Amino acid sequence: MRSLFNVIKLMLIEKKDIVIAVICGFIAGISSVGLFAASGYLISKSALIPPFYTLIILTSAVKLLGLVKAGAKYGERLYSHRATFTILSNLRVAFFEKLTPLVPNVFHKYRSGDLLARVVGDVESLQNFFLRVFYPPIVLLLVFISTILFTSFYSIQIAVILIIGFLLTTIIIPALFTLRQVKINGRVRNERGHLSTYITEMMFGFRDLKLFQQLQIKQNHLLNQSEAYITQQKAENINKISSQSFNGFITFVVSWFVLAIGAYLVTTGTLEGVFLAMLVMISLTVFESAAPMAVFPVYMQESKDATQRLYEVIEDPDIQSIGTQSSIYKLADKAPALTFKEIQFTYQGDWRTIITNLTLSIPAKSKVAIVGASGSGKSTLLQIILKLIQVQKGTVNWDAHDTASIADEAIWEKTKVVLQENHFFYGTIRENLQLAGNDLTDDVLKDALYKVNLEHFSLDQPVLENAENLSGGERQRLAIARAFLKNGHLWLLDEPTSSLDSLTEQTIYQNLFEAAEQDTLILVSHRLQGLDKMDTIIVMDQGNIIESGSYQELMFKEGYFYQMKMLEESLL
Ligand SMILES: Nc1ncnc2c1ncn2[C@@H]1O[C@H](COP(=O)(O)OP(=O)(O)OP(=O)(O)O)[C@@H](O)[C@H]1O
Repeated sequence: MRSLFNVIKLMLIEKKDIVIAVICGFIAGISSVGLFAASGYLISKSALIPPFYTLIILTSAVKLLGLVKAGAKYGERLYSHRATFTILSNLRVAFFEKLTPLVPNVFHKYRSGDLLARVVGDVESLQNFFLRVFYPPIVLLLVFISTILFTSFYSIQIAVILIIGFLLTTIIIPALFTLRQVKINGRVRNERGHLSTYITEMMFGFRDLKLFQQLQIKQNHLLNQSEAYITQQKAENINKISSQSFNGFITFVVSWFVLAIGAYLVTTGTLEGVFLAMLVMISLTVFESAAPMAVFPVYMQESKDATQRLYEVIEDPDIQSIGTQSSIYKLADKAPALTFKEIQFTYQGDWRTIITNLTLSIPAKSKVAIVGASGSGKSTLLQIILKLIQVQKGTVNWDAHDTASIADEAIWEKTKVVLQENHFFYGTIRENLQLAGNDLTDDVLKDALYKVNLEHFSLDQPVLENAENLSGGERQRLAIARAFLKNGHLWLLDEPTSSLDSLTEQTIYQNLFEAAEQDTLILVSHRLQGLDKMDTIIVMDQGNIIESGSYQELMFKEGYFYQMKMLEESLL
């Protein structure tokens, strides 16, 4: 329920449109009741052959009320829908603002398909919260109170029947259907989450599934999941229609009661016969406004579940950032020195300590290579520098500042990064390079392509989703070109040339070192060739540094690095 209050708070930003929608809704409802009441009275009165002007007044009132009703209904629709779309957009923005700082932690717990279902489906379903849950009861209450007061002026008994009908159609019957709806809604949402998870996973892994000949099995899972979702959707709709039909039935029963009691009151002389048709018409019309209440519980429950699922992610204590308040938003425009002091890191939900008590100092402008066995924590160390993950113990300093007090964006602004996996967007080479800066000219972009031996690429060349149309080596070179274009004086390169042939690798490294001459550079590499150019080589094993020094020092020491180098040379 607390999540729903958060949504209401966001909704109230649009209070002007909400108030206008409520006023228009009330005018439309009350003029509809007035229109039918006047028609009923006109029919009865005509039978008594009244003076001509009475008929003119009544007919004009009917016409006027008809016009007012149409105008007010239009106003209600216009303002309520305008409010709804603005509320949805506010909601999306608020949700994204809270979700983005939780990336990548959020993926440790939630699968991308499930997140997509929440971001798209759950936010979308909240359009019904305002349109069918929040404001219709306010309009309904206002219309009913006015109508019952008007009716009680003619007959208290009929006013009491209307009150009973009101309680039945707006509270008792919807409450009964709500009980069923609670269970069904939870199931619909879960099945939808599972279905989109299956679909996204299948799309991502389509090629592998084909190669491993597992596509049919996964397809069958998907079809079963789709069936399960459809079954729950059917149950949901049956409950919705049953609630509407039952409510409609009750409103007719109430109108029959009004007619029967009214007729009785006419025979006893308590009610003038000329008002009977008017009261029956009032009863038939006023319950029209109660019709939305039949679907109220469905949408109320749906909204509660949707907000709960949305806020469950962004308020999940397991994935909250544990960072301290940032006080530094801008870093100096120079090569930084990095210092790690007794840092310790464990991935969320993992029992292994990945980085153990690591202490390291990287002077400004130095060129450092990190080598070591696969899984020894090299990439994890780069992620710690980038504040994509945060150490549980120890400190990481950027010059004299603890990175915990530096805003993430300030660090990203000053780093040039090539990760093992780099994402490319659907578009052109130009658009993907301009990720490094929108104002980069074509000449600058072409120069970057030249430095990574991709001068034969045209900037308008298309890039498909996930750069499917580029080879592994081309993707790596494009990522390096992007790093060339980006501002910053700290290079973080995680096996940037692992898919390249030695000749291309050599040329690119030459250009890289030239460009990074005045910068700090950290290179994670499995290949040990060319490391003699580095100032320091750090050898990692099981989350700690087991050796460090210059190339000559390590070779002289004949330790772990020396063994690795000898092994590599024997394989060449
Ligand atoms: N997101 C994650 N969640 C949990 N564990 C992870 C995650 N990423 C990496 N690990 C684990 O952390 C350990 C260190 O991984 P890391 O990627 O830092 O190693 P690495 O030295 O860069 O390996 P490689 O040379 O193969 O790239 C590995 O055992 C890996 O399984």
